[in-house]
Amino acid sequence: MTLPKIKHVRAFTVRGGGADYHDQGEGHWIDNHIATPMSKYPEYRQSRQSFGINVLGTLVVEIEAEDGTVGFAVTTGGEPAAYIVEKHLARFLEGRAPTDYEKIWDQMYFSTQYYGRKGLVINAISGVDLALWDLLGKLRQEPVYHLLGGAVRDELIFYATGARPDKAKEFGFIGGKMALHHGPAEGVEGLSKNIAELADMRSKVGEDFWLMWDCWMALDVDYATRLAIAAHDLGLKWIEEAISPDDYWGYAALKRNVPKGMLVTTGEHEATRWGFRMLLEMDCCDIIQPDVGWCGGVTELLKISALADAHGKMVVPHGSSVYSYHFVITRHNSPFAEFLMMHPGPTEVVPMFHPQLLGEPVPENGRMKVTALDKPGFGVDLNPDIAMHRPYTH
Ligand SMILES: C[C@H](O)[C@H](O)CC(=O)C(=O)O
Ligand SMILES: [Mg+2]
Repeated sequence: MTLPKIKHVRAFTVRGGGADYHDQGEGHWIDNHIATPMSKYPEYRQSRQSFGINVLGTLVVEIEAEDGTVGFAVTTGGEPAAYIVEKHLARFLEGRAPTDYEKIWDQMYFSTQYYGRKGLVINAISGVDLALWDLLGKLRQEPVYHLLGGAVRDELIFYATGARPDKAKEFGFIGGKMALHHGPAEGVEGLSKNIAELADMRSKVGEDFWLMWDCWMALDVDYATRLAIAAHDLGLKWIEEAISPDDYWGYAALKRNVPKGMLVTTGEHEATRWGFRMLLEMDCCDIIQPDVGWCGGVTELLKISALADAHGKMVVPHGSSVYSYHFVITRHNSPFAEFLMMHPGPTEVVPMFHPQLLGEPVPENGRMKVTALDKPGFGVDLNPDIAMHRPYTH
């Protein structure tokens, strides 16, 4: 069957939550004194928005085929990513067959390599790649997970990220990952507060519920090691993104230092097969956590995942909503998924990219049946009530 060619690529920006999940209003758990690499500056300690964590906003990429079918995707990247999509990447898609995603990815990556490789440019490439897979699914009237090889199990199981693992347990999740609140600049007192918070949560959730810490690149190897040792008796399952994503040597050291049985995880700010190859070959972690909207999209994630499989490592994507769900259900080495709790409390389960998508499935009792994904493409629509802005055209 010959599919219609790609006619047009468009990029928009959107504000307010959604794919840029740090772009939340006041009082949200995700911006409440969370340890970051900027916490060494007291003026940026209380709020991540104060140093600009939400400065980019959401990027929406639309790809229209000649028959009028539109595929779309959302990721983080906002206006600068919209510029890259419209002025640079669109040329590699328009007039091409939507089945040519390998060649399109290769051309997007190597044409931007001199200013890209990681970060914003790869977010933009990821957005285009995901919109292309959405278009392919819509043209073939199949869910993306069918195009990726089909489901290897009949449901997804989730852990929840948020400030209330006790609530996550009530909601049926398999574990709860909390943001670490105090970084090295808050000294021994901060470290004791971190441990006290973990102890408090352990007393609420009982012995067997998974508890994890997300350290959002805030620590150094020494602090992370001391924290891990102190948290071991409280059953911390994993310590996540403890140090800078550029410090592969530090991760390798941390993995050697943590108590036996505790896992080291990282990778949400890593990109492409080459970045993940460093993490895997240097034995930096136990689980890699690519964000599907930031690592290069699904086309690249398939390569990253195969590499991880060959190294005997799990791939549990960071956030990524439907883009993660359609991938995780197809891989044996992705046995569970993350659910980011985007309710401000978080005391309710709301869709991860709320309010930007319509039809975005949510776990029920911490699980999601594969049938929840049985719609063409990624199975979601853009919420027409959200104002979209197209800052550039080509
Ligand atoms: C809670 C973390 O600081 C971050 O906002 C989300 C994240 O890294 C994760 O879900 O993983
Ligand atoms: Mg994380």
